[in-house]
Amino acid sequence: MSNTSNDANSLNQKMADLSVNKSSSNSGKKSSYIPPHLRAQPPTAPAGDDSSMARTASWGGNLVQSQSQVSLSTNQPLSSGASGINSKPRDQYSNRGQSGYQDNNTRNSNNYNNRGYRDNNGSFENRDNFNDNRFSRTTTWAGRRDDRSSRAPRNPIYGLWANGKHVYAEKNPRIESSLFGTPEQNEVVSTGINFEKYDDIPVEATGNDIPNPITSFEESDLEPLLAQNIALAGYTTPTPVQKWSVTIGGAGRDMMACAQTGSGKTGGFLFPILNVAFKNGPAPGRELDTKNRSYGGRPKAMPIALILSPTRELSSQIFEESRKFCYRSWVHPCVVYGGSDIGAQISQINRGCDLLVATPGRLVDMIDRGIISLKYVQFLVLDEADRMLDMGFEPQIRKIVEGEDMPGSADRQTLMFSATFPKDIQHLARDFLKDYIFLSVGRVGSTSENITQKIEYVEDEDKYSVLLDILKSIDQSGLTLVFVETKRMADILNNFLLDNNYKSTSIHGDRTQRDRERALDAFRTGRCTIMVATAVAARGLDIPNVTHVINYDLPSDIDDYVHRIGRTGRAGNVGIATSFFNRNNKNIVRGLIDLLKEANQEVPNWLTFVARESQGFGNSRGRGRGGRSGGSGGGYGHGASKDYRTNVQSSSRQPQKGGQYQKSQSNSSSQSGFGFNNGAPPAFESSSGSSWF
Ligand SMILES: Nc1ncnc2c1ncn2[C@@H]1O[C@H](COP(=O)(O)OP(=O)(O)OP(=O)(O)O)[C@@H](O)[C@H]1O
Repeated sequence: MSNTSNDANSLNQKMADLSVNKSSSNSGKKSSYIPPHLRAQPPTAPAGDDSSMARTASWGGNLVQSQSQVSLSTNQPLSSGASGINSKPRDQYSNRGQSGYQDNNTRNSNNYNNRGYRDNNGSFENRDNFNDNRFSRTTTWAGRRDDRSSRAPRNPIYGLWANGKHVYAEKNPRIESSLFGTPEQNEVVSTGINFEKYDDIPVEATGNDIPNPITSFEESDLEPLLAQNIALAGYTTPTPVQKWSVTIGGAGRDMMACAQTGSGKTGGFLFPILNVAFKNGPAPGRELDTKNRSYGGRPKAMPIALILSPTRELSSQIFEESRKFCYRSWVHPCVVYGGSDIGAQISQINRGCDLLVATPGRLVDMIDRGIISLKYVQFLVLDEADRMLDMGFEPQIRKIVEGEDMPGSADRQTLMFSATFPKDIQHLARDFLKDYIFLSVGRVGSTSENITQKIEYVEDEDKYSVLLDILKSIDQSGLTLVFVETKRMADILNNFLLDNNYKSTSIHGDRTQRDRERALDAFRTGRCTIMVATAVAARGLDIPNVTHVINYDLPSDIDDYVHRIGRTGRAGNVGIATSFFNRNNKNIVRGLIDLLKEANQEVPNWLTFVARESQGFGNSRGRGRGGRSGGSGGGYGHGASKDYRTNVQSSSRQPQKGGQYQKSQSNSSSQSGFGFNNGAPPAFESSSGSSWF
């Protein structure tokens, strides 16, 4: 069995372990692990409990105004008594945060992991780091819906929907800088020089009655608070997928959207959902139903929007993004995923749950416990749907969508997003979506031209030394993400890099959730400039300043290659992806060449030679894993839509601004020659006509 299969199988096994009745809390042992978004939060008291108010007040949260006291004029800021928060010294929050991390004794006994974290694990620096941004997360605690208790504390981040009006929470500069960053920070983490080039990418929409896209945020019909939050996030121009999704979503249509990595798909589904939700409020009757249907004396959570994503880290990231755009609105976002304390997640849900981000296994668990009802879901999003199928989540997804109380496809809006859409996901779409619009920004499964792709021929035994050569030659001010195929290899390679004095960490499915988040945090903040990762970090993760992705091991599926290299070159920034190719990777050689050509990348002569050689072996394009047929790239026709439906209208949009895409100077700067024999296979160098496989 291949390494990939091993990894995938054990990942599947791990995911299966998260399914119904197998959560950590069911094992009888209560996990002490608290996920980042719930740390530094005091325990919840029952609604209406006076002592809870006392605790809240002393902690610094706001006391709620009863609904009758609230000014109900539309869009009037809701007084949040923010002074209570501002007056609290920051270090008191930090203390709470630290206490959440004092338990360092769960350090993984695995020797590699210990070594992998020797630079930072358990250190003061590490604990301290987790207190960064605590304020924003701490404030999540105080939130309790007005519809739960008129005496409960109000979360200063969120407003409410009352008497058919959207009542915004008051602006709070401290929360704002915590959510959106300071102007200085925003300057560092900004869109790249090629952001405007997104408009040059051809867009094709297929389906019936396709609405026109918006041209700018200002000229769109965005609800004012959403427009303000988008501006606070520093977004001045919508990306192509956002331009289309806002109107498609606003028209009540279902959508399957395929756009390149790093091109703003998260906003692509959050904006239309929040735009409609902010304007219309929750469905009539939901609040009463919420109160009437309870579990353990608590009202059931009834989200109006459900976003399913394949990994815990991605769910957490989507949740953090949604907190920005929900700021001051009536929509309370929350997140549930496996590997962390279910009790803490339930407490969070009890404080308000209008937009729920979830991994499928943990959500099924919550539904089975009677905590969540999907009865009022108006919007269903499947993010990275193809990956969820790969991970074996189809039974859970079908149970959630078809086997529970979620409205049928006719009564909800369903949106599917990914950078790759293999054929089997389109079959799932047939069951879940109605009369949908298929949107492709660029060719389905294509890579961004913002990423300079380099393929080096490197035999397995030379990989260590070539990796060191590359690391020596690149600017260490950026972050480098190194992908390997197996969890074991991730540990070994991380260890090797540490031994060579690189600030490295690793992330993979055998690490505890706490360790995974620590690794991610160390990488994100630059304390570790290198992260060795398995496929668990391949999808969706948006880590600013990743300037280099190295495929130490190439994946066996070309779609995985697309997602992996997409961790760099995001939001118009440029990046480099270097891949070590050898005879073990010949199954993806044709797909690789097509991708390189399409993205105007250099195709090494030796690679073309390998492709010719491989044809004789009945080689595939590296698609079709897990019994798939067709693959996302199919025929690799440039610009081809992969909407597999027939009899649908098509509306192609050429780039709104003309001009041929030019690679920037920094993007095209050459770093070739790291590899063995200048990147060429030995046999090809010595005898161009001879076979080398
Ligand atoms: N309109 C915009 N203006 C400026 N920055 C944006 C805009 N939309 C998104 N971004 C930024 O671009 C980055 C990538 O966005 P996002 O993570 O949504 O990409 P994606 O298409 O979902 O990528 P992937 O396919 O890897 O999941 C994020 O840092 C996000 O904040």
